[in-house]
Amino acid sequence: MRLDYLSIFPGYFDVLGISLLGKAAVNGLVDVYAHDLRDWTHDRHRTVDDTPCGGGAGMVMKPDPWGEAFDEIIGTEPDPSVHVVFPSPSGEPFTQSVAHDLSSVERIVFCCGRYEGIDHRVIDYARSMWTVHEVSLGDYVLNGGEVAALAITEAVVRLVPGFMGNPQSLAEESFSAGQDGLLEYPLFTRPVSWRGLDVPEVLMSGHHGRIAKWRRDESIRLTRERRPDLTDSDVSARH
Ligand SMILES: NC(=S)c1ccno1
Repeated sequence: MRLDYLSIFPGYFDVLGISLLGKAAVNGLVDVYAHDLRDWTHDRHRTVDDTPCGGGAGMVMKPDPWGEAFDEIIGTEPDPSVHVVFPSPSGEPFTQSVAHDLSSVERIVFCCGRYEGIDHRVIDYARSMWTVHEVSLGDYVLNGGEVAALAITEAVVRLVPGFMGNPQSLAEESFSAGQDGLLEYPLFTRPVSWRGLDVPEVLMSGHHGRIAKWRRDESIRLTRERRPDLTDSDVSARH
């Protein structure tokens, strides 16, 4: 998998050389390339923004640098196998399902907006050439797309076959298919008693059937309490 990041702050992506992502890069599972969008400007000030057409506060990212960067980094021919991600508060929700879909693609290009955002024609052009995902991590606004791109990267790369040491752990996580899309149950380890708080007895019983039922019941309880939006009528009926 090749990952490209287009940003006026490419240094954000230096962190990808650390921890698990660093291991993936070393193993050849993932190749990471960060690019400074200003390298595709031609004026003394390396300008990437301008005032919004129609007025309004703030500045908008000019389309020209993006187009020239696309030409050099991706190419000038349409290729739907290239996935271009625009993190944006106005995007569709980024979910574990989207992460799973992206984990099997060969190339992802992250376009990190700043200021008030990117000239919309950049996104329209990208849609005419590649497979585009305008995605949001949640209903809040960041100063740019870089932090969101890092979060999306981690969510996607950890699902790449061969990345996680124990792929079975993926099957039991929140939102995984193995959990029916429910939240993960509470986790415990030793000591059995800690500051007057004990591990639930059932988890020390060695009775696998009872343990599995406790965990399922806890997942259902937590999901109903915290994320009723995830418990559709079908799921509720099954539980
Ligand atoms: N909510 C997201 S993904 C975002 C990107 C930039 N600002 O907010």
